[in-house]
Amino acid sequence: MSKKQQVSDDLYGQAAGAIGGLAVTFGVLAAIKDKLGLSWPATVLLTAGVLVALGYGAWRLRAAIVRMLAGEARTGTALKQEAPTTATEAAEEAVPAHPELTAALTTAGVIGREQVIRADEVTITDVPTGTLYDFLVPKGRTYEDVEKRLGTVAGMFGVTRLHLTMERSRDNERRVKLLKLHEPPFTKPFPAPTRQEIEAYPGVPFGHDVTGRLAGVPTFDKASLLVAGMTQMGKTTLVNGIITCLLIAYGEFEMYLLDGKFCGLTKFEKKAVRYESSDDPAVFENMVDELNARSDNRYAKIKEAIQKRQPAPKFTPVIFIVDEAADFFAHDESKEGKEQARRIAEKTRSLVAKSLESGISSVLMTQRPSTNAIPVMVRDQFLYRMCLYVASAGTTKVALGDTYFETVAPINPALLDPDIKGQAVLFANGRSTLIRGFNFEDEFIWSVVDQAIAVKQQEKTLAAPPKSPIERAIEIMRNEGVDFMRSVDLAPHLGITEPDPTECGKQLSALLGVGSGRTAQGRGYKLDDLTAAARSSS
Ligand SMILES: Nc1ncnc2c1ncn2[C@@H]1O[C@H](COP(=O)(O)OP(=O)(O)OP(=O)(O)O)[C@@H](O)[C@H]1O
Repeated sequence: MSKKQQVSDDLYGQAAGAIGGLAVTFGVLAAIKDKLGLSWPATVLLTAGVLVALGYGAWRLRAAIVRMLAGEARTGTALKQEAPTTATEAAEEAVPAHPELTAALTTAGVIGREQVIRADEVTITDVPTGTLYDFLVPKGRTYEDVEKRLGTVAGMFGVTRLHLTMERSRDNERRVKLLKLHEPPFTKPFPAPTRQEIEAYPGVPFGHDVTGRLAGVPTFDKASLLVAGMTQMGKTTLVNGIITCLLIAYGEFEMYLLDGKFCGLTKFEKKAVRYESSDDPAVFENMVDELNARSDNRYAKIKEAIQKRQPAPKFTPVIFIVDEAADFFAHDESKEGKEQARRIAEKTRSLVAKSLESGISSVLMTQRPSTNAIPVMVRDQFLYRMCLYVASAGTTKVALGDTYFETVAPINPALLDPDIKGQAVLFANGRSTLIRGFNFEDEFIWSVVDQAIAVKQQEKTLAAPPKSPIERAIEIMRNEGVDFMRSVDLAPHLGITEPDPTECGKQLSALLGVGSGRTAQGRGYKLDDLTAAARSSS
């Protein structure tokens, strides 16, 4: 249908409706006029008045209904809006902030001004050494926010950094376990651990932490340790404790000891593969040379295994321990002295740097942690560092590294009480722990050394591999009680029956893998040379 036609149909419809409406209206008015007996104008006016009044009444009624409905809706919305505010307030009222922790952590800048430590997420326990705070930092924060500002937090608690230790939790990054000591650390000594306690420790314990638990490093494998501290602060005692624990916890290892203080490490002489008591740099250099040769030998074996696609060879760990190392890097300002010091520093750096693969670890101690005592190129190679009491923060940096105070929660060793001996800051794997070294009874150390030797003997007897010619030569010379033996005298012991001395010497040297030396007694072998050669081949 067209639009035009629809419009004309609509007009017809509306006109018909209007005529119908007029006819009905006229009919209704005529009926009213007839019923009431009024004139036509009065009937029209009365009807119009009644209709207007009815319309007004209907409008009033509709408005009242609309108002009523709108009123109900508004009340509902208002209630809905108010409800959450009231609920939040109720929750906040029900869970108040922990005042002490919130104030301390806000002022220390650990949490924001608008944040709180919820009291229902705080547990405070009294332990024998202090007060333990176990709490959750607000959402969006982690324990690291506290750790980074531990010194400031300690200040807020009215104690020093030394009084505070913190632990992270395995269950939640937001959980912080903070221990505030009642007294300065180690005010009361802890008893030295028993053999069983050391055996049960997962790693090598170096001492007690401030709560009396054993603290140390997870492994000494592929690691090196630098121990610095001023004289009489307990370095030697601490390292004697560490060696004792190594003997108990570490299983089989070879020990090279250089006692720069002459008697600091003597208790372990019997167990050492090589023990020297000297402050002569040449002795130090000689030991470093021997160890570097062993290291090179081990590297060669590793390389060979890789080339042959064999599993990496296993080496017996070697630990080189030097008490008072600084003297060996010092020089007398002469040209030769300076050259020797430079050479020794480079060889030591190389030895420490290679410990990772060669399994030869070094422990260097120094009582002179001054700028040039241990060359920086040597110091920087140490994975573990320890610093006992030193007089200044500057000296701490010499021992622990130039950037030590920028690490997480550093502890300043200059703040340690120098009267409580053996305290040290252990800096390992980027974290600092305050410990106190063990002060074992002599009898305990002797028994540990004896037992380690006995176990070694037993193992040797049980699984004695056939001796190499060089080992047999060493044994022969030791049994004879001589430091030197002529080739012609040694050869028959090793089954060489060649009568011609030159040929005999050649065969012997080929068998041993070492050349002979000429001495006043004739051509032959020194026990020391054979021992060094035997060591460097293992
Ligand atoms: N953990 C400890 N507990 C109790 N006493 C200790 C402890 N450590 C060391 N001492 C005591 O402190 C004194 C000094 O110790 P030690 O000889 O080990 O220090 P040092 O730093 O090696 O000294 P130096 O470098 O002068 O030889 C010793 O009398 C020792 O008994």
